[in-house]
Amino acid sequence: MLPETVKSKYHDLLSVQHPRVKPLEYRHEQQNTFKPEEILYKTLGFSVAQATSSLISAGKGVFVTRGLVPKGAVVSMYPGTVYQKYEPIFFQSVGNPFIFRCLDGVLIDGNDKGISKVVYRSCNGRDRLGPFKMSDSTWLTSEICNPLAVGQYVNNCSNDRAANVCYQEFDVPAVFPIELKQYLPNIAYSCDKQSPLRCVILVALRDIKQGEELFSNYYTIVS
Ligand SMILES: C[S@@+](CC[C@H](N)C(=O)[O-])C[C@H]1O[C@@H](n2cnc3c(N)ncnc32)[C@H](O)[C@@H]1O
Repeated sequence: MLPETVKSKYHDLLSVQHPRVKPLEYRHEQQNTFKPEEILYKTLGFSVAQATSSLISAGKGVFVTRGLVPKGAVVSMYPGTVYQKYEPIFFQSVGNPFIFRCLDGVLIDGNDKGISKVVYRSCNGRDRLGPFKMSDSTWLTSEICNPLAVGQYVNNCSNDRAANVCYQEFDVPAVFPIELKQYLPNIAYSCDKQSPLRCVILVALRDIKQGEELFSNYYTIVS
Protein backbone atom coordinates (compact mmCIF):
# COMPACT_ATOMS: atom_id res chain seq x y z
CA MET A 1 0.00 0.00 0.00
CA LEU A 2 2.90 2.36 0.67
CA PRO A 3 4.51 4.23 -2.23
CA GLU A 4 7.85 2.63 -3.22
CA THR A 5 9.80 5.82 -2.46
CA VAL A 6 8.60 5.77 1.15
CA LYS A 7 8.99 2.00 1.50
CA SER A 8 12.65 2.03 0.46
CA LYS A 9 13.42 4.98 2.75
CA TYR A 10 11.95 3.23 5.77
CA HIS A 11 12.82 -0.38 4.98
CA ASP A 12 14.24 -1.11 8.46
CA LEU A 13 11.26 0.42 10.22
CA LEU A 14 8.82 -1.70 8.25
CA SER A 15 10.62 -4.95 9.03
CA VAL A 16 10.54 -4.38 12.79
CA GLN A 17 7.58 -5.82 14.72
CA HIS A 18 6.45 -3.16 17.19
CA PRO A 19 4.66 -4.33 20.33
CA ARG A 20 1.18 -2.80 20.46
CA VAL A 21 1.48 -1.73 24.07
CA LYS A 22 4.81 -0.58 25.45
CA PRO A 23 5.56 -1.58 29.06
CA LEU A 24 4.73 1.29 31.41
CA GLU A 25 8.27 1.48 32.83
CA TYR A 26 9.74 1.81 29.36
CA ARG A 27 7.24 4.54 28.49
CA HIS A 28 8.25 6.55 31.56
CA GLU A 29 11.91 6.06 30.80
CA GLN A 30 11.30 7.31 27.28
CA GLN A 31 9.33 10.31 28.53
CA ASN A 32 12.18 11.39 30.77
CA THR A 33 14.63 11.21 27.92
CA PHE A 34 12.55 12.89 25.22
CA LYS A 35 10.02 15.23 26.79
CA PRO A 36 8.33 17.05 23.87
CA GLU A 37 8.30 20.40 25.75
CA GLU A 38 12.04 20.05 26.29
CA ILE A 39 12.63 19.36 22.59
CA LEU A 40 10.42 22.33 21.67
CA TYR A 41 12.40 24.61 23.99
CA LYS A 42 15.76 23.37 22.72
CA THR A 43 14.68 23.66 19.09
CA LEU A 44 12.71 26.92 19.02
CA GLY A 45 13.86 28.65 22.20
CA PHE A 46 10.43 28.62 23.84
CA SER A 47 7.70 26.29 25.00
CA VAL A 48 3.96 26.79 25.41
CA ALA A 49 1.28 24.98 27.41
CA GLN A 50 -2.33 25.16 28.56
CA ALA A 51 -3.07 26.49 32.04
CA THR A 52 -5.83 28.37 33.85
CA SER A 53 -6.37 31.66 32.03
CA SER A 54 -5.41 34.97 33.62
CA LEU A 55 -8.92 36.12 32.64
CA ILE A 56 -11.58 35.58 35.25
CA SER A 57 -14.08 32.85 34.31
CA ALA A 58 -12.48 32.19 30.92
CA GLY A 59 -11.42 28.63 31.70
CA LYS A 60 -8.07 27.60 30.27
CA GLY A 61 -5.68 29.58 28.15
CA VAL A 62 -2.25 29.13 26.56
CA PHE A 63 0.93 30.51 28.12
CA VAL A 64 4.58 30.82 27.15
CA THR A 65 6.06 28.55 29.82
CA ARG A 66 9.76 28.97 28.96
CA GLY A 67 11.94 31.21 26.84
CA LEU A 68 10.92 33.98 24.48
CA VAL A 69 8.75 33.77 21.37
CA PRO A 70 10.21 36.11 18.77
CA LYS A 71 7.88 38.22 16.63
CA GLY A 72 6.87 36.25 13.52
CA ALA A 73 7.42 32.81 15.06
CA VAL A 74 4.82 30.05 14.81
CA VAL A 75 3.72 29.79 18.43
CA SER A 76 1.00 27.15 18.12
CA MET A 77 -1.17 25.13 15.78
CA TYR A 78 -4.96 24.80 15.72
CA PRO A 79 -5.63 21.06 15.90
CA GLY A 80 -8.81 19.35 14.79
CA THR A 81 -10.94 17.70 12.13
CA VAL A 82 -11.21 19.72 8.93
CA TYR A 83 -14.67 19.98 7.34
CA GLN A 84 -15.31 21.34 3.87
CA LYS A 85 -18.22 23.76 3.96
CA TYR A 86 -20.60 21.22 2.42
CA GLU A 87 -19.78 18.47 4.96
CA PRO A 88 -22.13 17.68 7.89
CA ILE A 89 -21.05 19.05 11.25
CA PHE A 90 -24.37 19.69 12.98
CA PHE A 91 -24.06 17.28 15.93
CA GLN A 92 -20.36 18.07 16.48
CA SER A 93 -21.11 21.79 16.52
CA VAL A 94 -23.83 21.86 19.18
CA GLY A 95 -22.50 23.88 22.15
CA ASN A 96 -18.97 23.60 20.78
CA PRO A 97 -16.81 26.74 21.24
CA PHE A 98 -13.80 25.14 19.50
CA ILE A 99 -14.97 25.40 15.90
CA PHE A 100 -12.70 27.64 13.85
CA ARG A 101 -14.13 29.10 10.65
CA CYS A 102 -11.65 29.78 7.84
CA LEU A 103 -12.16 32.62 5.39
CA ASP A 104 -13.52 30.29 2.68
CA GLY A 105 -15.96 28.54 5.06
CA VAL A 106 -13.80 25.49 5.81
CA LEU A 107 -14.28 24.55 9.50
CA ILE A 108 -11.80 23.06 11.96
CA ASP A 109 -13.25 21.32 15.00
CA GLY A 110 -10.60 21.54 17.74
CA ASN A 111 -12.73 20.14 20.56
CA ASP A 112 -10.79 17.44 22.43
CA LYS A 113 -13.88 15.89 24.03
CA GLY A 114 -17.11 14.04 23.18
CA ILE A 115 -18.21 13.35 19.63
CA SER A 116 -15.50 15.65 18.19
CA LYS A 117 -12.82 13.48 19.77
CA VAL A 118 -14.46 10.29 18.48
CA VAL A 119 -14.69 11.68 14.93
CA TYR A 120 -11.05 12.81 14.89
CA ARG A 121 -9.81 9.41 16.10
CA SER A 122 -11.99 7.61 13.63
CA CYS A 123 -10.68 9.67 10.67
CA ASN A 124 -7.11 9.16 11.89
CA GLY A 125 -7.56 5.39 12.00
CA ARG A 126 -9.30 5.36 8.61
CA ASP A 127 -6.46 7.19 6.81
CA ARG A 128 -3.56 5.24 8.33
CA LEU A 129 -1.13 3.97 5.68
CA GLY A 130 0.83 0.94 6.87
CA PRO A 131 2.96 2.10 9.82
CA PHE A 132 2.28 5.76 9.07
CA LYS A 133 -0.51 7.71 10.66
CA MET A 134 -1.79 10.58 8.55
CA SER A 135 -2.11 12.88 11.53
CA ASP A 136 -1.11 13.35 15.15
CA SER A 137 -3.91 12.44 17.56
CA THR A 138 -1.90 12.79 20.78
CA TRP A 139 -3.40 16.26 21.43
CA LEU A 140 -6.50 14.27 22.49
CA THR A 141 -4.52 12.49 25.20
CA SER A 142 -2.39 13.39 28.21
CA GLU A 143 0.75 12.22 26.40
CA ILE A 144 1.09 15.00 23.87
CA CYS A 145 3.76 14.55 21.16
CA ASN A 146 3.38 17.99 19.59
CA PRO A 147 3.19 20.64 22.34
CA LEU A 148 2.38 23.31 19.73
CA ALA A 149 -1.04 21.73 19.17
CA VAL A 150 -2.85 23.86 21.78
CA GLY A 151 -4.04 26.74 19.59
CA GLN A 152 -7.71 25.97 20.20
CA TYR A 153 -7.25 27.03 23.85
CA VAL A 154 -6.01 30.53 23.01
CA ASN A 155 -8.49 33.09 24.36
CA ASN A 156 -9.89 36.16 22.63
CA CYS A 157 -8.33 39.58 23.15
CA SER A 158 -10.17 42.34 25.02
CA ASN A 159 -9.73 46.05 25.78
CA ASP A 160 -7.02 45.41 28.36
CA ARG A 161 -5.49 42.31 26.69
CA ALA A 162 -4.34 43.15 23.18
CA ALA A 163 -3.85 40.34 20.70
CA ASN A 164 -0.26 39.09 20.65
CA VAL A 165 -0.86 36.33 18.09
CA CYS A 166 -2.79 36.08 14.82
CA TYR A 167 -4.18 33.17 12.81
CA GLN A 168 -2.62 32.14 9.51
CA GLU A 169 -4.39 29.64 7.29
CA PHE A 170 -2.55 27.46 4.79
CA ASP A 171 -3.08 24.35 2.69
CA VAL A 172 -0.59 21.50 3.09
CA PRO A 173 1.15 21.15 -0.30
CA ALA A 174 0.80 17.89 -2.24
CA VAL A 175 4.58 17.37 -2.00
CA PHE A 176 4.52 17.33 1.83
CA PRO A 177 6.33 14.09 2.86
CA ILE A 178 3.81 11.39 3.72
CA GLU A 179 5.95 10.18 6.64
CA LEU A 180 5.78 13.61 8.30
CA LYS A 181 1.98 13.81 8.26
CA GLN A 182 1.90 11.94 11.57
CA TYR A 183 3.06 15.19 13.19
CA LEU A 184 0.24 17.37 11.82
CA PRO A 185 -2.64 17.74 14.30
CA ASN A 186 -5.26 17.98 11.55
CA ILE A 187 -7.19 15.40 9.55
CA ALA A 188 -9.86 15.72 6.85
CA TYR A 189 -13.39 14.61 7.76
CA SER A 190 -13.78 12.94 4.36
CA CYS A 191 -11.03 11.25 2.39
CA ASP A 192 -11.63 13.72 -0.42
CA LYS A 193 -8.49 13.63 -2.54
CA GLN A 194 -9.49 16.85 -4.32
CA SER A 195 -9.14 19.22 -1.38
CA PRO A 196 -5.73 19.80 0.19
CA LEU A 197 -5.55 19.58 3.98
CA ARG A 198 -6.21 22.94 5.64
CA CYS A 199 -4.08 23.89 8.62
CA VAL A 200 -4.21 26.97 10.84
CA ILE A 201 -1.24 28.21 12.81
CA LEU A 202 -0.86 31.08 15.29
CA VAL A 203 1.92 33.56 14.64
CA ALA A 204 3.44 35.95 17.21
CA LEU A 205 2.61 39.60 16.46
CA ARG A 206 5.41 40.77 18.79
CA ASP A 207 8.07 39.25 21.04
CA ILE A 208 6.21 37.31 23.77
CA LYS A 209 7.95 36.73 27.09
CA GLN A 210 7.90 33.78 29.47
CA GLY A 211 4.76 33.82 31.64
CA GLU A 212 2.63 35.79 29.17
CA GLU A 213 -0.72 34.42 28.03
CA LEU A 214 -1.49 34.26 24.32
CA PHE A 215 -4.44 36.27 23.01
CA SER A 216 -5.78 36.23 19.48
CA ASN A 217 -8.50 38.15 17.75
CA TYR A 218 -11.20 35.59 16.93
CA TYR A 219 -12.42 37.78 14.10
CA THR A 220 -9.15 38.37 12.25
CA ILE A 221 -7.33 35.89 10.03
CA VAL A 222 -4.35 36.54 7.78
CA SER A 223 -4.81 34.68 4.50
C1 LIG B 1 -11.95 28.48 21.86
S1 LIG B 1 -12.42 28.46 23.53
C2 LIG B 1 -10.95 28.96 24.34
C3 LIG B 1 -10.60 28.03 25.47
C4 LIG B 1 -11.47 28.19 26.69
N1 LIG B 1 -10.96 29.28 27.51
C5 LIG B 1 -11.57 26.92 27.50
O1 LIG B 1 -11.04 26.80 28.59
O2 LIG B 1 -12.19 25.96 26.97
C6 LIG B 1 -13.44 29.87 23.51
C7 LIG B 1 -14.15 30.12 24.81
O3 LIG B 1 -13.24 30.64 25.78
C8 LIG B 1 -13.87 31.67 26.53
N2 LIG B 1 -13.19 32.96 26.24
C9 LIG B 1 -12.36 33.22 25.22
N3 LIG B 1 -11.91 34.48 25.29
C10 LIG B 1 -12.48 35.05 26.36
C11 LIG B 1 -12.43 36.34 26.94
N4 LIG B 1 -11.69 37.32 26.42
N5 LIG B 1 -13.15 36.56 28.07
C12 LIG B 1 -13.91 35.58 28.61
N6 LIG B 1 -14.01 34.34 28.10
C13 LIG B 1 -13.31 34.07 26.99
C14 LIG B 1 -15.31 31.71 26.09
O4 LIG B 1 -16.02 30.86 26.95
C15 LIG B 1 -15.25 31.13 24.70
O5 LIG B 1 -16.46 30.53 24.32
